[in-house]
This record gives sequence, structure tokens and C-alpha cells, in this order.
Amino acid sequence: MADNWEPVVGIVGGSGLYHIDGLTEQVWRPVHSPWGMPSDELLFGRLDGVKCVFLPRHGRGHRLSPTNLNYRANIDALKRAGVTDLLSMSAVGSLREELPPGHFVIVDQFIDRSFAREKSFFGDGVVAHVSMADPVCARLGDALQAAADGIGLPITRRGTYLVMEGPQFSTRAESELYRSWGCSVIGMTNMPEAKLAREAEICYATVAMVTDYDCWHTEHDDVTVDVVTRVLADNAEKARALVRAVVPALAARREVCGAGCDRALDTAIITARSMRSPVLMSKLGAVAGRVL
Ligand SMILES: CSC[C@H]1O[C@H](OP(=O)(O)O)[C@H](O)[C@@H]1O
Ligand SMILES: Nc1ncnc2[nH]cnc12
Repeated sequence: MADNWEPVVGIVGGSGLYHIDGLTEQVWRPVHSPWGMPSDELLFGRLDGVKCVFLPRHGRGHRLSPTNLNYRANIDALKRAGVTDLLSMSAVGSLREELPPGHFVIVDQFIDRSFAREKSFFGDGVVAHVSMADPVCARLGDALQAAADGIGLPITRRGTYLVMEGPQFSTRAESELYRSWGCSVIGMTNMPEAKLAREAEICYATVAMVTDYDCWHTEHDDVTVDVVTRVLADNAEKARALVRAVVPALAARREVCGAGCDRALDTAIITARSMRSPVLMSKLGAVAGRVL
């Protein structure tokens, strides 16, 4: 590993989290991507001396819907910005009684039911298949757990996040179906974000912040934006505290990721070198340059 290797922590802020506290040397800068326009400029800065890059997932002012987010441009831009460790901060509905609004979950699995999104950097001309068996980085998950414990923030270590297409919320039958599948929380954005982070060899972890009980719970109102908004501000405060607590711990990383996220492409590309598309190869420079 190069002597000057330095972790860079990326934070994707979801609904309600449009900035983070305590960033020094702050500057918003556009990052251009061959995959199109990211959701917004990226906010560069330092937290306790650690390089950080923040991206509001839906753009400042929440302009972009989950379906229309350019997930590839977002991840490519974060990779270009040098991000090694990415924290996805996401509002979710709860599918379990024991995960009430205000509670946080460190997600460890996903079921991807999104269907109207570009899900890979690869394709005809450069075909690749990365493993998604363990879709989040266990090292980041451990660090988030320790940081949450350190600030007395109750957090659940494991859970499955069901990704729906949206933008409408689920029907009651869908909500009950996902509960019967054992899912813990539901949201609209973490896929293909997690898949693309894996393809880009960025360590990724999700902090799912519960805002509502979706529509299955007989003793709670069905989810609406109003219901969600009532909890968002509180959750955002806790999320900022968690980010501040975890970032210094991530700075201690001085070696390759034990979970292997940063080498995901070692065994993924199947297209013969002589047959690879020069056009796609040039777009893949930031994401896959290490192995191309
Ligand atoms: C405003 S409720 C629905 C909205 O909130 C979540 O967004 P994010 O994951 O970016 O926090 C959910 O996925 C929906 O996009
Ligand atoms: N119930 C819900 N369904 C989908 N996305 C959400 N984001 C917050 N609450 C949600």
C-alpha cells in the first residue's frame, strides 16, 4: 500500500439530512462524471482532520425522486473524489414492531425490488459480476456499532432493507408480504447504490433511520410525507452525532479492507481483454481503472 494512502469518508445524506455538522475547510465543488450529473455538487471538508465528502442524495432542496437519481454518476463522482468508505444515511419505514420511529438499524442485507434504474457500470463490451452475498462492509458496520454505543445511541446491528421502486408508498398487501419475507425496514434508494458502490470497490454501509411504521401497523397512522417529516429532524440530529463519532474511528484504517470490498473486481470481469469496448473502458476509468 502506498505510504500516502489516506481514507476518505463519504456520506450520502438521505431525506432530512442535507448537511453535516462540524466540517472544517468546507467547499462545495462540482465533480464531473462520464455517467452524467450527480445529484448535486459534493461538499468537501474535514471532520476531526479526516477527509470527508458529503453528497445530499436527492440534491439540496430534495429535488430528485428515488427513480430519477443518477446512482451511477453519484457513486462515480464519490470515487473520483477519493472516497474509500461510504456511509449511506437513509430514512426508512419499519416493518417490525421492535423498530419504532426514531430507531436506527445498521442494515446488513437488502432485497432489491427496484426495477426502473440503471444498476451497473458494466455491460456489453465489459461484462462483470461482483459478489453481493455480503452487500455491506462488516468493518464499517462494526465501527458504526461501536460509535453508536459510545454516544449512547440505541442501534440494531442487523436488518434487511427492502428496496421498493416508489415513489408511491407500499400497499398494505405489499407491506405484509415484505414482513412475511422477514424484512426489517423499507426504503426507495439503497439499491442500486449498494451494488454500484461494490462495483466501484468502495466500502459501503447503511444507517437506516426509522421514520414510520409503513402501513401494516394497526395502531399507527399509515405512512405519509407528513408522518415522515415529524421524525426527520430528530433523526437527522442523531445521524450527525453518529457521523461525528464514527469518522475518527474510520481514520484509523491503514490497511486493505478485511471484508474485501476494495478488491471486489479482482475476480469479476469476464470479458476477454482483446474484446473489451474502448468506449466503455474509458467511462470505467475511475470505477475500475485498478483492474482494467
Ligand atoms: C420522504 S419519505 C421517502 C423517501 O425517503 C427515503 O429517502 P432516503 O433513502 O434518501 O433517505 C426513501 O427511500 C424515499 O426516497
Ligand atoms: N414507509 C416507507 N416506505 C418507503 N420509503 C420510506 N422512507 C421512509 N419511510 C418509508
